[in-house]
Amino acid sequence: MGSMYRASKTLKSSKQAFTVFFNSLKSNRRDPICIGLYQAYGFSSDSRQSSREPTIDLTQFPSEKIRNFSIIAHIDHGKSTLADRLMELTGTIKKGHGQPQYLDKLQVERERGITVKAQTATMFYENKVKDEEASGFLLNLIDTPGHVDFSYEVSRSLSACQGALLVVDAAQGVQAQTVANFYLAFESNLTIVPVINKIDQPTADPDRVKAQLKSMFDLSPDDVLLVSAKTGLGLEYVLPAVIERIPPPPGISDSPLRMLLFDSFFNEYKGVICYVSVVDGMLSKGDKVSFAASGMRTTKEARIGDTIYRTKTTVEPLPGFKPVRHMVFSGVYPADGSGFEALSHALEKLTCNDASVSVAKETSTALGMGFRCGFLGLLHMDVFHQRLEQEYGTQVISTIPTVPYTFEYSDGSKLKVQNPASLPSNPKYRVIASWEPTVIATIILPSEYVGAVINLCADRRGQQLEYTFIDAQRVFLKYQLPLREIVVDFYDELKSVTSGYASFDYEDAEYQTSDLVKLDILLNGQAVDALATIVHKQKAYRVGKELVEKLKSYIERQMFEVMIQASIGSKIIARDTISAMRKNVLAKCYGGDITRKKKLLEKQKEGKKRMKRVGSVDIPHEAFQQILKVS
Ligand SMILES: Nc1nc2c(ncn2[C@@H]2O[C@H](COP(=O)(O)OP(=O)(O)OP(=O)(O)O)[C@@H](O)[C@H]2O)c(=O)[nH]1
Repeated sequence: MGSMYRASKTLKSSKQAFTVFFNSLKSNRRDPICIGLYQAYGFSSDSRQSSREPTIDLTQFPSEKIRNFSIIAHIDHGKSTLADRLMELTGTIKKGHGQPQYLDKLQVERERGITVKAQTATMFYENKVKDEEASGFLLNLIDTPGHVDFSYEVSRSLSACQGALLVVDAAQGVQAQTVANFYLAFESNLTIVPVINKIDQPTADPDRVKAQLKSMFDLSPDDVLLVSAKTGLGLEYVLPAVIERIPPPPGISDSPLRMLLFDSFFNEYKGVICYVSVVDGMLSKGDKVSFAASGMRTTKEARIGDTIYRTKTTVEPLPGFKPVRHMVFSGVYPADGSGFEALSHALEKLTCNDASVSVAKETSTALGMGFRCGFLGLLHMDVFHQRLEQEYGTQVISTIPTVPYTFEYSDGSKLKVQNPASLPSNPKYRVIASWEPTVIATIILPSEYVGAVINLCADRRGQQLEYTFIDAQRVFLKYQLPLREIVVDFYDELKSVTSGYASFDYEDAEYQTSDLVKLDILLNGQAVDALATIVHKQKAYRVGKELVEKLKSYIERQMFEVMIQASIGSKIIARDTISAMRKNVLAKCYGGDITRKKKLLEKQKEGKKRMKRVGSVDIPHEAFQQILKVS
């Protein structure tokens, strides 16, 4: 049995998709666990930290007065803006609070204009049906990310809901993530309320979108709500539809307490804050609870999907979540070498808020001690690095991302490879087979671009599975593609050959055999483990040549000649050299201004900290980042 925690708030109604504070029973615990009632009250930039007392007594809401729902959509179709309007409408946030996309709280979300974390808000709403007396409802809303890399966030959020608003842009119509999110919600047995948004746009064509929703998902045109989250048009019908169409939570209040831990984050002042969904039973202030799967002694053990129950009762644990399948692996190393401990702490805290990242220690001769992390995609990896830097001040160097491969040798042994450096360059036994992961990709695009996209998929070793017309102008394509071919720049290429009009989504599929080789990069004859990569044999020469060229452009001239080579086993397939020269940072510094000279030398010293020395060659931080783009 795990450690016990005591509830500091009362939650009566069952299956509430929000949270309650627990106080750790031992006050001197280093990592207290806090299960926090999140209210979108207060108008601070991060209302989670203000943790104000709710102004309404939650216990007055029986199950039938509660609705738990998510907002799901393709990227940029207006989920966060709609969430803003609903929160304003219910008085949860002030109108014109000055910060659009209120629930996009992370700096990375504001800078990139995308949602990467699902966010929860609780709203109170007085529903008035014709002449009947108004009746109060408690609505728990979860705003979810749109990008394919974050669909794990969506599926977890849906587990705490009974319904979803499926938002579709009135001009763009159904896109790839609309399809993916519809099926996630449908397979979770949620009630789907279709909402066509952005009807204020001059190019809006709601009738065409209604027809698409009917033909693709069998959603009746009569059930579709037409709104503009920007102007507020039609918004008054959204919450009544939520109340009328989405069923109340089905939990049994007098059963033993079971709560599902569906999200968590680390708060500097309170420790780990867990988001729970009360599936069955009732929780009262002062109740003691335990965690089924983990002992919960450290932040690492706030395990998403765990069941929380009343201490000393016996309950069947909830099914939890499907394990995450990591698509991309990359080494993460402290940029200044000395920061391993700091990086370790930052990773622990950040993975508490992003449980979909896997972390394992590894060592590189070039980069020292670091971690091998598994991500759901390249954007996910990028966002994770940015969050490490912005939220924890940790600068990292990441190695070339790789997908997980399997190799079989002539002695019958098999090797699973998440780090190309761990694959022997000159193995004792011959490789007799190798396998790579594939995905099933869905692409929706205007018909005039079909030819270009078919060529692109053929170049990426894709196999066509489906080609259908959604309506007169739009085509739906399905391809099986090697994961490796899509993780780096496929989406950029797709956007460029379709002038930005294609949308793309994928789900993982089985492994397939493939002719793979390890490509080593050598500096003055010494292999740099952090730059090793695994590529398809046909592409090895092209990639090798590009990597050598890229490295040459990033490594500054040194006091001696630097030879850069790319090799497969002992065969060199590309090479170049950087001639010797000492970089004189004072070269442009005419005259004798000593303070300016000192400043320049200081700056050079600072820059050196972010260099990695491989043998005798300094490789700047930026070179590692740029090389990602080639491979
Ligand atoms: N014209 C118009 N623009 C809108 C409307 N709703 C949202 N937008 C704009 O569409 C863009 C995307 O809106 P968001 O709310 O961030 O979309 P999202 O679906 O949350 O995006 P992700 O979280 O990144 O998937 C923003 O520039 C909004 O201002 C609308 O009803 N009309």
